[in-house]
Amino acid sequence: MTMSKSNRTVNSGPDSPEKANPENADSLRAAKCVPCEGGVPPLARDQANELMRAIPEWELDAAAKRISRTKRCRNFVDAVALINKIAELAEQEQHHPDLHLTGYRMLKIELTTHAIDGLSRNDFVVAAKIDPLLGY
Ligand SMILES: C[C@H](O)[C@H](O)[C@H]1CNC2=NC(N)=NC(=O)C2=N1
Repeated sequence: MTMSKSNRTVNSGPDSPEKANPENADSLRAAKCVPCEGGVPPLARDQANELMRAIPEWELDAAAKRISRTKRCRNFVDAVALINKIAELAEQEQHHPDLHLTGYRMLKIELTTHAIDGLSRNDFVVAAKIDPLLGY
């Protein structure tokens, strides 16, 4: 059976400490966001890079504080419909992306955890759940 890139388990090698706790797109999609009001450290760059392997369509910014994905929609109405689907998901998860619709159909989705000025697992959970709405 072939495995899609996003379904591969996230490990860096036989001695990786992540081996015991592999994370992939399915495990992120099975998770629920945990309320975050600060008081916890943001993910370190290495931890963020490890989780990025589960959501290969997304980009990590240079400061390792945000992840983003851009989708060119068919037209303006489709872009607004997609925003509404993402809004519904964000409300269910109580974790909300920044959404930028420019050039009438280019939607940029950005995730960060405002409460900690950086990334948390919540950002990756929401990103993994957004992907199917975009046709991956
Ligand atoms: C308690 C609850 O988790 C917070 O108020 C949430 C709401 N949605 C949020 N969304 C994002 N992206 N970052 C946050 O820090 C955040 N805080």
